Formats: sequence, structure tokens, C-alpha cells
Amino acid sequence: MRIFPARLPDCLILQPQRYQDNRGFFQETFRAADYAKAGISEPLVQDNWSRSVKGVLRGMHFQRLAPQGKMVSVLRGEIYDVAVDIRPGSASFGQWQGLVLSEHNGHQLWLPPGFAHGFLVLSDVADVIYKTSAYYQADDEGSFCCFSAALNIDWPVTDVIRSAKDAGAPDFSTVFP
Ligand SMILES: Cc1cn([C@H]2C[C@H](O)[C@@H](COP(=O)(O)OP(=O)(O)O[C@H]3O[C@@H](C)C(=O)[C@@H](O)[C@H]3O)O2)c(=O)[nH]c1=O
Repeated sequence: MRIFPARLPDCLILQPQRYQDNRGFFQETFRAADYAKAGISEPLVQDNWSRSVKGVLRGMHFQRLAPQGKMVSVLRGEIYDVAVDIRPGSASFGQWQGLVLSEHNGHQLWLPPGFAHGFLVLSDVADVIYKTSAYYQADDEGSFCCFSAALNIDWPVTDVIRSAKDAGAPDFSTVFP
């Protein structure tokens, strides 16, 4: 597995070895010992899978009391994946990073607990899977608008499809005054 530093501290970009042959390819998508060696010590307790069509933007989401670390991978298609540091007292609080995750580059993004997360689908369809370090709790969810002026996230497309909840999410500066 290759490990690349991410722009935001404590995030990691991982690329498991992919074995190509005349049948297609094989790769491990998660192997606890290797991820622990890379510095990811949190137990990962939930697996999620979402399918989205081109132009869908999900985010920016976080949990307040039980923050979730997330290991994000793309099984099909391509996304622009974004993390925002919302850890109180962090030197990079309010900073964001974005990177393309795709079935082709096989990159995975690790966001430790304390980051908000969102992604934009660049391909016709995208299957995104992610492991989380804490269970989803609907009543603990927080969100802020992907287009918050204070963040100025450089989304490659701005004509997007969002859930009603995401379209109505407050600005980052309202959630974190
Ligand atoms: C996230 C989640 C949702 N759900 C349910 C709630 C709701 O009825 C339905 C759809 O939920 P949402 O609209 O919140 O799904 P979605 O907008 O895809 O939310 C996800 O966005 C990405 C960016 C993340 O980082 C995730 O942690 C999660 O917040 O699925 C669960 O049962 N478990 C979960 O873990």
C-alpha cells in the first residue's frame, strides 16, 4: 500500500496495491494491520455505500458529539472529495482540501474524527464506499453549506444536485461563529 501525505494534517491518502491480469484486477480494500501501521488506530465500525449520478453533491456533514473518522473509496466512477478541518483549536481549523478519488486511481482518503466531509460526483455514476470510526446517529448530525463563502471551496462544478437538507444547510460561519 502506498501512503501519500494529504494537505491537511492527520489526513492520509492511501493507495492499496492493485494486481492486474488478463481477468481484470484484484486488490485488498482494507487490511486492519496495514492501516494501523499507516497510523489509523481507530476501530472502524460501520461500512456505507452510496450511489449517485453526475453532479450530485453530498455534504458538508459531520457529527458533533461522536465525530466519525472516515475512510473513503470509490468503487465505480470519479468524485471530487472534500474535507474541512473543524477540530476546535486546530491550527488548520476552517481549512479544506479536495482531491479526486476514482476507480482508476484507487486512492482512498482517510479523514480522522473532527473533519467535515462532502463530495461531488464527476462521472455519470459513482459508487462511494466508506468506513466510519463511530456509528451514524441522526440526532448528532451537523452540516454546513458546501458553498460557504468563508471556505471558498473550489468545486469543479457549481450546478449541482443536492438533497433538500443539504441545499438548506446553514453557512459555515453560522455553524462555527
Ligand atoms: C449517513 C447515514 C444515513 N442514513 C440514512 C438517513 C437517511 O434516511 C438516508 C440518507 O441520508 P443522507 O441524506 O444524510 O445521506 P448522505 O447525504 O449521503 O450523507 C452522507 O454524506 C457523506 C458526505 C458523508 O460523509 C456521510 O457521513 C453522510 O453524512 O440514509 C443511515 O441510515 N445511516 C447513515 O450512516
